[in-house]
Amino acid sequence: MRISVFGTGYVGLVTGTCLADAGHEVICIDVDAAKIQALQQGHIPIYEPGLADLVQRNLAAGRLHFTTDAAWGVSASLLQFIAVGTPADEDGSADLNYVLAVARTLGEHMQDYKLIINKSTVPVGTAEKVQACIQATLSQRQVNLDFDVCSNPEFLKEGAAIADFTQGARIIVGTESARVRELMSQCYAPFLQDQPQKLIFMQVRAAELSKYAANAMLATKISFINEIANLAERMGADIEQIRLGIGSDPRIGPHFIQAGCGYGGSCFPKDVQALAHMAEQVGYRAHLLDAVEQVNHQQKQRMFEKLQDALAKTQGRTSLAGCTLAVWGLAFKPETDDMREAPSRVLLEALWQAGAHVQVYDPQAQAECARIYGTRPDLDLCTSIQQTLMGADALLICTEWQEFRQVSASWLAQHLASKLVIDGRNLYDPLAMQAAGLRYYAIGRGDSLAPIL
Ligand SMILES: NC(=O)C1=CN([C@@H]2O[C@H](COP(=O)(O)OP(=O)(O)OC[C@H]3O[C@@H](n4cnc5c(N)ncnc54)[C@H](O)[C@@H]3O)[C@@H](O)[C@H]2O)C=CC1
Ligand SMILES: O=C(O)[C@H]1O[C@H](OP(=O)(O)OP(=O)(O)OC[C@H]2O[C@@H](n3ccc(=O)[nH]c3=O)[C@H](O)[C@@H]2O)[C@H](O)[C@@H](O)[C@@H]1O
Repeated sequence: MRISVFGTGYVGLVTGTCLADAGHEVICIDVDAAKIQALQQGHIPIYEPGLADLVQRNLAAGRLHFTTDAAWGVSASLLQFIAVGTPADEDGSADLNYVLAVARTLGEHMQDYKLIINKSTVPVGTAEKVQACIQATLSQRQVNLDFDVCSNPEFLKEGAAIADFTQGARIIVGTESARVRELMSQCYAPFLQDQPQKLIFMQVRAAELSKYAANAMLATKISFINEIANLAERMGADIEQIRLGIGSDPRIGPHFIQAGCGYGGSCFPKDVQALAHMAEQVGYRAHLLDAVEQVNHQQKQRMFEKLQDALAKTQGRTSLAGCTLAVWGLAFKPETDDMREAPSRVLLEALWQAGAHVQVYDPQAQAECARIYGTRPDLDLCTSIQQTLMGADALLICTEWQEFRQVSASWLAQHLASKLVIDGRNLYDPLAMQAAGLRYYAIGRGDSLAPIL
């Protein structure tokens, strides 16, 4: 099929590339000319395992095209995906300006029937807004054309985006039209193999809300386990044992109950807020969503609080001014260079505010850190984990990169003179750390530091 995808961010790029790889002819359109130029050369602007190879292979095969020429993108393809950003507005609601700008572009250039597929995460009722916007633009042109708008939310995770797109648990399509069902079945046929039940059709509004419900549910699981971790700390129980204990119940499951320094990324924080805002608009106070958000906000400050407490207890220091701290991990999770809403940012900013100097290392996000914070005297971007530890008063771990997991307690004890470790991702065995002479504070592991009032 001939498919156009508007937006070459994470979702647009993965969608376009995977659809091309499945044999479709795909045109990816973006308003960012520099990005398109780089993509035409096969350079991708994000770190996503496997994606660069896939882009290059499909560019070479002539099935994947990158352009700023929206008129070409609209006229050449039957299917038109919208995959542009929907950032949070100041009040937490989703900003639909980019989505509606694409709708206008579609209305301006359409010459025949098109199926418009909304892949961006958008509030319930957006498909109707897109429909109205295209209709209004067509009316201005005084043309009358048949078109459909459906909802097809995306569930990929950064770092595992290709597998999530091509082998995801389900593909949701919100539509009431038989023609749209047929076209979407053709579009996704290569990914269904012998599992046609993975393609789930439903009402447009149900599809739109499913996306927010899924992210809110996952965020709720994380805030829930973090709340239990905070209790476990005070009660002398180990959250890692509790996680195994509850995760083995199939009704609970082992996924997304890893306690840590809070969830980040471009989606959970934004989508939980947007859903709470939507609830407010229909006259409902979403107490649970508010609590999920609040627990996460608090959790992102735990590393700093633990550090303050540990330094006071172990070194008698009451101020962080003049301290040097090693920070491992900047990305909001491993296998990405994305630092949007990352717990590391809350930590870094608190450390700087307190007058500390930081020596950071991340396998992928160093450039992103430099882009966000620029050059500053209290930030050293180190080239190895070992370099961060030189003269450090403590080590703080924000992201669970494999490289950090592999470090042994004895290696750490040898290279970290201060022997103080605050682990926001529970990477190590506390007994092994203690046996190596380290003072090890993790999340929810009975260290009883810094009660939250
Ligand atoms: N990043 C992720 O992991 C996931 C994101 N989503 C949702 O997908 C949507 C897109 O997210 P990202 O790809 O992360 O966005 P992004 O913000 O990284 O990229 C959006 C792209 O759209 C382009 N754009 C803006 N206006 C345009 C226009 N009129 N025509 C063509 N291109 C235009 C921008 O230049 C940018 O390259 C959001 O609604 C997000 O919530 C859903 C699942 C996963
Ligand atoms: O809508 C979206 O954009 C996407 O949002 C998340 O994907 P992503 O943000 O890439 O990352 P996750 O792997 O879900 O992790 C999000 C955050 O939760 C944290 N997390 C995750 C799992 C866990 O058990 N504990 C935990 O603290 C991670 O460290 C990370 O900071 C969802 O997992 C995707 O299904 C969804 O499509």
